[in-house]
Amino acid sequence: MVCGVKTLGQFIIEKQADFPYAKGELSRLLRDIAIAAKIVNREVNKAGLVDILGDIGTTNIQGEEQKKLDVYANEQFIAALTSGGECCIVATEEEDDIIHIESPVSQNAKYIVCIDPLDGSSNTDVNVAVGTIFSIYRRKSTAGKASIEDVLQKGTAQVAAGYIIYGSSTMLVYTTGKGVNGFTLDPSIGEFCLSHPEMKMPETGYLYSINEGNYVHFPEGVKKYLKYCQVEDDATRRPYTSRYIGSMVGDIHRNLIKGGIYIYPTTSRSPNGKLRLLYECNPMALIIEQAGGKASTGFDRILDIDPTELHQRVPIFIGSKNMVEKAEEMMRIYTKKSTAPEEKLETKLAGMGIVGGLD
Ligand SMILES: O=P(O)(O)OC[C@H]1O[C@](O)(COP(=O)(O)O)[C@@H](O)[C@@H]1O
Ligand SMILES: [Mg+2]
Ligand SMILES: [Mg+2]
Repeated sequence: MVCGVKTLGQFIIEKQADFPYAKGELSRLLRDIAIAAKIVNREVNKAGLVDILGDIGTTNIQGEEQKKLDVYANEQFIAALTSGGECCIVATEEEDDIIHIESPVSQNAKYIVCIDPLDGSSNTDVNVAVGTIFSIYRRKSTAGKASIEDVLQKGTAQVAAGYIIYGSSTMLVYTTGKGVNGFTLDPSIGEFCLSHPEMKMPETGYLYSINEGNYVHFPEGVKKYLKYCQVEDDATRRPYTSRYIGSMVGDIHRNLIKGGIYIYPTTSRSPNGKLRLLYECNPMALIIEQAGGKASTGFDRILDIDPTELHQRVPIFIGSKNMVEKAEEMMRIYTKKSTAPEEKLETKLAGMGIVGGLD
């Protein structure tokens, strides 16, 4: 190994000193996640060579078609967390209910892991970056079997969060609430090596990422913000550039490095938004805040949301602080904050005498 290269393992052990009472459980948990990430990376990389692309013919709890790689990644992370013995519950996007890790070692384990094993999985068939997103909490209960109550905690309670991006190179980016660090997998030695120390997000960026195909279904505040992004203004370097991969990990990773905003708002068809609070929004929000950015629902801080259910969805505006604040301003002015679902487009059109919607 080249002298001076710091591996993820070395870094984690060094950082344990930031937590004087730490016994090494969190460090081992992060190591377990990194091991599963390498296994998933190997499979993602040879996806075209083996029979692992495409749909598996089943759907997950959210009614989404599962890809073979979704199922594979889910199994690998659960297996690594089970054999590591440092967490008592895994909550995954791919399973209906929480999974109790039943092993003599893990019964007293104090950590909970929430995971999106493969994010952006619709991109696997077309060789576009996908990812894994994870979030770690300390269980609240002090004795007995941990329960769903231990999982449903605010994002502010996260002990650590991170993502792996399987892109043109594979990176693991994580935070334990003391800044954000990124590690690139060196395939020749099979190690994640520190490549992006103390990552900081530009306060203002020039990229906006949103699925504009849903435009007609967006709240008025989002439409007005998009107009703002597209108007010419030399002083603020507008119009901004539009970039959308369709993998939350890929889109946010790019914006973290270059500066930008990622929005997945409510729509008249998905009144709660699409992305999941526990597996996608909370971990990404912690990372982005730790890098100096901001994450909100358009009105409120993501990390302050009290979760009520495992697979809860929320709208998200996340990225460079000044951009998120501008989008929030548009939301405040043009969209009424409401807990009630917005009127569906079909209902509005029916009210105008147009039956069958625009599809
Ligand atoms: O295709 P859409 O509606 O733009 O949605 C894209 C979003 O959905 C997701 O793919 C959902 O993630 P999963 O693949 O884990 O279900 C995000 O990664 C992405 O940002
Ligand atoms: Mg996802
Ligand atoms: Mg997923």
